Amino acid sequence: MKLVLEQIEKKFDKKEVLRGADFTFEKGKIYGLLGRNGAGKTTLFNCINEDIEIDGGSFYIEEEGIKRPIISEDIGYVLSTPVVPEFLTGREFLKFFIEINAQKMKESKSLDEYFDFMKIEEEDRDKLMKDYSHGMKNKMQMLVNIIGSPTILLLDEPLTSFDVVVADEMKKMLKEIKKDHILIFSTHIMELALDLCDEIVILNQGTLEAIPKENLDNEEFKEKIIDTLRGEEG
Ligand SMILES: Nc1ncnc2c1ncn2[C@@H]1O[C@H](COP(=O)(O)OP(=O)(O)OP(=O)(O)O)[C@@H](O)[C@H]1O
Repeated sequence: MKLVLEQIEKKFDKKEVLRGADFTFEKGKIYGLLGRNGAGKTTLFNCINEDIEIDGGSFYIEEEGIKRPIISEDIGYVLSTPVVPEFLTGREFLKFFIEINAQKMKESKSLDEYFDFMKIEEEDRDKLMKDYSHGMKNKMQMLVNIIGSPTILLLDEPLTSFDVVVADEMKKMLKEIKKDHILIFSTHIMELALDLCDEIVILNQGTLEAIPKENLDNEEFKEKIIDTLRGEEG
């Protein structure tokens, strides 16, 4: 299964953010989307999630040679700033979400199994989410986005608010689930991108470019990425 982007264009007034972005993302890989501040990473995610309309181009899912449009059930989108209903407890939120998504869920686990999977402590599960830390809200947002098992998982700087232990757990979790998803995440943390991702994709001047990893050690690869990102200034 693939997510194909063809010549995506998006501008805000006169500012052309995406200028013919072309890329094919495949299931089973973690893609690290890198770009300078304001390069358009969130805009690209918002386009794929159809929160905003594209001005040109197209995108679709291709499965065994058959193309089809993306539907909302295909996408899980974890925002960099988590948005959760703060008046609910973690358990109420998860229960509500499981109920409304029951039909499309591929496996059913108990609520506590989900909390265990996401390493949310027992003592926190029945607290109101208004008292959750940023990282805990982020975990809840990640959890409700992955339990529906969406084809495409868009993660906008998802690990930035996690402490090192949780970030490590989340990395392991993403590696565990990657075989069933097209996983794209944006980050400014180079080490994270190098460590976690199978491919690095750079958003540069409104277009997407893969940086092949072969035959480069981490330091050389890092230099290459920075050079490519610097290219925007030229
Ligand atoms: N709704 C909007 N209206 C007008 N301009 C917008 C809108 N959304 C984004 N932009 C502009 O589009 C450009 C790309 O922004 P975007 O947030 O996609 O970048 P980014 O790569 O995610 O940045 P960062 O790494 O800093 O989070 C910026 O110049 C931003 O000001």
